[in-house]
Amino acid sequence: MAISTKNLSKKYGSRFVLESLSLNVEKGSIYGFLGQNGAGKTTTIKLLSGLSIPTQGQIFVDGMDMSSESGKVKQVLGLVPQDSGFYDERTALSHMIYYGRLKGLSKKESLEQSRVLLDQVGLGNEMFKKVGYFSHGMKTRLGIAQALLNSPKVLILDEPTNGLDPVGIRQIRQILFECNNNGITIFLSSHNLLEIQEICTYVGILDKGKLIAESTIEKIRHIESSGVITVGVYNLSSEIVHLIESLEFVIKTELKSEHTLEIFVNSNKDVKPEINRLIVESGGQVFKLIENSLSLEDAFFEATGIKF
Ligand SMILES: Nc1ncnc2c1ncn2[C@@H]1O[C@H](COP(=O)(O)OP(=O)(O)OP(=O)(O)O)[C@@H](O)[C@H]1O
Repeated sequence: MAISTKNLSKKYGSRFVLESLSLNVEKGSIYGFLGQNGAGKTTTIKLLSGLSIPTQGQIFVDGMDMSSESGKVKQVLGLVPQDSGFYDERTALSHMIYYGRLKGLSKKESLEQSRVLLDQVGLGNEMFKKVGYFSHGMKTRLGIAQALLNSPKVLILDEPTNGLDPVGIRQIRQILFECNNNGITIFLSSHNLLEIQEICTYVGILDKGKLIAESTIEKIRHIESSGVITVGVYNLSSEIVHLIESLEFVIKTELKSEHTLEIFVNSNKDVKPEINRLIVESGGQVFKLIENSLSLEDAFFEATGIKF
């Protein structure tokens, strides 16, 4: 595992903001850490990157225990916080050299790596510009370049696409894919479900400080149901609805209009023919039968009862 935690908890005052978090981030994955504002994402990231100490529990990064080997752990981690705190008056290159030196690189190594990384994040032509003139997206890309100094194995990013326009989001996504192709495991937090769906291979869902689901993106879509089938029936009756609800793979139904019923199903096989047959045998006249797989947003709602 690139990162794993065991019963990780954090208390502020008398309140637990994280409770018994047991995360598993596989090497080589792009892991999306999904949760609403205040769910505890930033708190988790601070713990994983050694900026905060857990109240209880353990953190392992690349097999090393954070509590006893935090120095070594920090060598293999790159962190992109929500606010990188760059100085407006300094150039991108001088920031990079400064951080490179902090990470233990020589002046020469720092300069060499900085040039390569600034190119990699599309800031090669802006390296002598003061950061005060940078857009939000450029600052985020500089934050990523800074985190990539000294070749980390794991890159942790706190809401990297928050507040960016679509072009900025695409640029960050490209950079992250490239890093991942180069073997870096990526852990990023977000409250943007679509973003997670676009980028990540794994997702962990955090709700009020608790991990309520962790799986591949594909499996998460099947937390509660594998799909929703919309049927249109001219003479839809309560008997037909009851019969449908009694099918073992049906989780629930929702009446959308006098003639339209949504059926939430949990099954890996195609259940449309069975639903169709049941309705027809009960005297129903079907005029529509459509299946959509659930979006991550729907799956999240099904799992938590929360709507974004
Ligand atoms: N230093 C602190 N002292 C007390 N409470 C804190 C502290 N830091 C965070 N909290 C509380 O812990 C909870 C989780 O906060 P956190 O910033 O981790 O959430 P988040 O999921 O990152 O939210 P956001 O998306 O808004 O950044 C919140 O209720 C917050 O008010």
